[in-house]
Amino acid sequence: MKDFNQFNQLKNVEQKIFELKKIIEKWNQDYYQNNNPSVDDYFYDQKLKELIELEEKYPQFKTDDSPTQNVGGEASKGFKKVKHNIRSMFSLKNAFNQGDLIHFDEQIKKILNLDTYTYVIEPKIDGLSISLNYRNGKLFQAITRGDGKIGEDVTKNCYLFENLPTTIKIKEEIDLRGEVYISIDQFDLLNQKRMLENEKLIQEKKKILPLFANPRNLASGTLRHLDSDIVKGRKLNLFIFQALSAAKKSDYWDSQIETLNELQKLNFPINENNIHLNNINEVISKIDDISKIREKLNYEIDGIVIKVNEYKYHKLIGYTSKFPKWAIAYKFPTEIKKTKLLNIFPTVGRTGKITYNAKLERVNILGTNVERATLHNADYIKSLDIRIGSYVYVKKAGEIIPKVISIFSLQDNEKNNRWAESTNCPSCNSKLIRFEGEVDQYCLNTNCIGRIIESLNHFVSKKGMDIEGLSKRQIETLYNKKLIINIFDIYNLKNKREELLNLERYQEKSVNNILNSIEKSKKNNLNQLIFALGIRNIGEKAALDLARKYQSIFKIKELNLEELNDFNDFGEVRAKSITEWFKNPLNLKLINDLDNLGVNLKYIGETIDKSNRLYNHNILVTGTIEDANRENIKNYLKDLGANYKSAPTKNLDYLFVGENFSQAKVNKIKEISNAKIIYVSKLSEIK
Ligand SMILES: NC(=O)c1ccc[n+]([C@@H]2O[C@H](COP(=O)([O-])OP(=O)(O)OC[C@H]3O[C@@H](n4cnc5c(N)ncnc54)[C@H](O)[C@@H]3O)[C@@H](O)[C@H]2O)c1
Ligand SMILES: [Zn+2]
Repeated sequence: MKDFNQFNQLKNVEQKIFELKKIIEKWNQDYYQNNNPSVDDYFYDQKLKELIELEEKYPQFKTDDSPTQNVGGEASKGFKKVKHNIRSMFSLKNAFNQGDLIHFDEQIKKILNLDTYTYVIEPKIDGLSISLNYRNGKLFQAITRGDGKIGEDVTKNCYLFENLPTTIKIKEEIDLRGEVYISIDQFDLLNQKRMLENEKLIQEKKKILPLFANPRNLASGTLRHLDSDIVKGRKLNLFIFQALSAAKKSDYWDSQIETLNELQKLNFPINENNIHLNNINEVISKIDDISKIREKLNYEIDGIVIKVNEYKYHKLIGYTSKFPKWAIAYKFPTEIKKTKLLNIFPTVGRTGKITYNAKLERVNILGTNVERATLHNADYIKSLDIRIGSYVYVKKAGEIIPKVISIFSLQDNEKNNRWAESTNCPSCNSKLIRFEGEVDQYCLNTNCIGRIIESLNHFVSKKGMDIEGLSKRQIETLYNKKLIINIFDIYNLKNKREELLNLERYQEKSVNNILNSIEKSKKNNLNQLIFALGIRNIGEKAALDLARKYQSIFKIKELNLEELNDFNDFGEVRAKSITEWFKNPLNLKLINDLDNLGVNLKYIGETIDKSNRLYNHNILVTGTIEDANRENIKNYLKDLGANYKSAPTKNLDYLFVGENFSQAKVNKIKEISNAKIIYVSKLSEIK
């Protein structure tokens, strides 16, 4: 009987392992091949962990083809398949907590039997890996990871990277490896463009294009796109973190930190947050710091990679079939909990966009009590069939606001009524509008109190005019008392001193503080003001670019759509937002009023962005540029603080090659200089 039970139990384990493998393989297919994940990474990681644990406990059921033993992904049709000759490309083992990191360190100490090794930590970029083969100092081939042994030849698309030098001083054959990504700004911009295209498609009664789901899948779909024109418009970036020598069949340099430093000197894009540390304790304490800057980065990271710095130890520590044992990926904590959804309520933002929020039965996620989570928009709620009273999964990842990611069970859900979207603004009750093809609903009433309060709050916010002492609550009070109903009133508040002092809880001192910080904000720089005005699609960076280039708000006011469109990287969407904002007479009046009140409307300080990579570098442009003549190019480079060269020189830093170029000339420049060569067609691509 005992034997029989044991037999049955083993049969069940085998069946469970079989099922886990099957579902993970399906998810791999959706994620790697179709760039369209069907589950959240959290569930994927959990199922994989379950499989790893079962295989460890019952090694008799572990097979070589298990997803725990293989790098996910497979070279797809449409691309030439190429073998990774120097070394296979690996995945990384995951660490989910401090304990996992300490265990990782202990294992290494045990294998090496010494503790003279150090670590390098690097942000784990959420993109896809690439291997770049250089021969005779030139980019020869670019290959995706594929299954780790054989990848797809995407060389053609790699010439279109924003920041990849296609030549290198090293003449021997090497592989550089790194992660390809699309910046968050670029991702947002591409989705805004899609929405505009969709508006046209709707008019033409054609099928609309779905929005891109996240930067990682967009980067993967773009790098592996067959149409280079599309790839070019999408703007891929990358970070490099490894260099392998073909002759040595191993790393080119001797340590990770040396590799990163040397590659940086060679002008390759190296992440700015890599750090060399002495031991695992230092690693653990630094992880917190990196988690904190996560939200400020213009690219997504999903963890931190920890690598033993000294390559001489890598050989001793070794590899499994799937990952190196000298590195580990610490994944930022994510937690998903089940709780009851008590209510769904909309809020209106300053642009009029409606966001739906969930009121939840209190639940503790990652150590904080959560009672509210975002539900984004009505489409999101409907597509998941979320209903009031149902149980839902709520996810919290780091500092990010929690969100409802799915319902718990269909049966439980059906007990509750289907949810219907709001038809009227929660603040002003005016009818909500939903442009066809757009997911969001809008309140278009410019006098909507909810919107006004949000815009005033944006105006005084830290990144805006930074007026301390005016909280959202105070703005609400002052609005209700009719002391502030628009931006002008903020600066006029000093004439209402008595009224302020008559308000409950407003004493001499706090009133002085408010009035002083309002006065102080008049001297703010132009970029702060532009951002604070809350013009659609104009974020901090765009505001700064505009202010630097045009110096005064009155100059910006005069710009037409073409001029704005041509300006740097601005793009149609932002250009339209600016011209539309200045078309509104109320906005023009506001600018004049602010001027009369003594608010600074000029840009103060450096006119050149010294962090632009062409700054102070020698540049030659050859071939024709579609939208510029020599004079335009000269002026454009002058604005960037770059040195325009009219003939090849030895110390040339960048060569931009336009259409109809002379190959002989390019070859000559390659011979005499180490200039980075970049192919472009438009002026704005010179950067
Ligand atoms: N949601 C899904 O359906 C689904 C399916 C498959 C995979 N996934 C996700 O992908 C993960 C597994 O994917 P994986 O095997 O590609 O591994 P991974 O993405 O977890 O880690 C390995 C990769 O990290 C990248 N990387 C980024 N920055 C790096 C750095 N500084 N140094 C070294 N490498 C760096 C490299 O490209 C490397 O290949 C899972 O944990 C899961 O989160 C999700
Ligand atoms: Zn409203």
